[in-house]
Amino acid sequence: MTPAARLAAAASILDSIAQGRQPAEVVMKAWGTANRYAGSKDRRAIADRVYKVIRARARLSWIMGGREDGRALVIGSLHALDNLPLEEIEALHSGDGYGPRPLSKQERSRITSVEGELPGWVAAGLPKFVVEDFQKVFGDDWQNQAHELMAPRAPIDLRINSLKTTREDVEGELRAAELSPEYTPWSELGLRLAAEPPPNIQALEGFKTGAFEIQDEGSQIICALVDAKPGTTVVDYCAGGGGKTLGLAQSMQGQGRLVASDVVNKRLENIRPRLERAGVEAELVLIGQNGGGLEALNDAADLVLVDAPCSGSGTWRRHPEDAWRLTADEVERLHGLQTRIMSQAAKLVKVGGRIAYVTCSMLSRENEDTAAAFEAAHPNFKPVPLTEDMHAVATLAKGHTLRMSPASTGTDGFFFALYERAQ
Ligand SMILES: C[S@@+](CC[C@H](N)C(=O)[O-])C[C@H]1O[C@@H](n2cnc3c(N)ncnc32)[C@H](O)[C@@H]1O
Repeated sequence: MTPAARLAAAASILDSIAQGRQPAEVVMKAWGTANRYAGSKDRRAIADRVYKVIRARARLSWIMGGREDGRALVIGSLHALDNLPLEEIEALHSGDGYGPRPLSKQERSRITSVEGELPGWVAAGLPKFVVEDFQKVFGDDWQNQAHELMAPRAPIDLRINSLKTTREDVEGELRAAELSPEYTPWSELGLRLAAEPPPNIQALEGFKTGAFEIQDEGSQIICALVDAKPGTTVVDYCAGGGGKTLGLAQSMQGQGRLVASDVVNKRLENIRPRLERAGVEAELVLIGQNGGGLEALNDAADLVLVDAPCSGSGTWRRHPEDAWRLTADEVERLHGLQTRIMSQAAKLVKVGGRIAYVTCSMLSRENEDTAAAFEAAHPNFKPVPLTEDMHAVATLAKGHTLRMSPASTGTDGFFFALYERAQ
């Protein structure tokens, strides 16, 4: 493909991403399958352009006079990110072959006029309502938080299965496969790999035999903080794909009762092979939207983990396209859902038992506000202060709550709050 044809392809992929809900990666794969003539170098160059544009979308749209279509964003990126002079951008837009059509007068004038000072949210590359929240939550550190959240090439973390192996053994296996793992700074079970070149984790023997799983260090820390004890009754209320279920099972060392529930059966089914690989067990229970299906466990659980459905804004460094799909209304809806789920899940906790509230969100409406709503409605649940003897990360806690983020812990963004039922 010519460089110009690659630009045209990137523009059309950006339009498809904007119009749908699928991850950028999936849209790009589908494009590759439908356009077999594109070689691996072409696909790589197109993907680089697409991600570059997505991460700088706010600024590029601003430069292009508010236009959000793929063509305008690509033109903006050649000007503002690649610093190409006008003649080169025009040469790439000659309209020949499969390249994009020539620049319009308006497009030309957008990239030749002075950029001027960008509003904070444009420079940060995040929606305005998100930046307003960041300013409130992080104060002077908000730009650093925003920058790290949208920075490319997030590492790949592995959680080793301490029931089967040691971190040193897995490290050896990874080095033998010519990878360069590092120990994660917070989690004793974690190994970190660079995102580039992408390691083929699933092909490794240790993955197939359950010696390790892919899991962000933030999730590993959460599993350590809740400290599921062997011999107890534990409910992973929003189990999803089971990442945390596996972590909890590992802490429980095969002793006690572990229940993983979710409202989506397909997600629960995906946990089964993961449990088998890891050599651990859990009861999988499909529940209704109102929590129906777990009544037998009312007042019975020592620990309930609520890893609530959320905006996923803590993972935007991995899925920057999602930043532009989120609306303030959706965040409001999620806050309501999270508050309801917490009330349902709290019924399962026995007196003296604990409930943990977790999101992978960076937004206060889904984090502190939901925690506050739970506290107001459930005065019999007392906040449990997070202390260093629970985990070193507690130095960053505010009382019973903890925020993690790419900027502060080098993990994805997470919120954690812990409560104990007093009566
Ligand atoms: C953040 S994901 C869980 C991720 C999972 N714990 C992990 O570590 O891989 C949230 C999950 O909550 C589930 N969910 C949505 N509404 C729910 C409800 N009313 N009750 C319980 N789970 C719900 C979703 O299906 C989704 O799987």
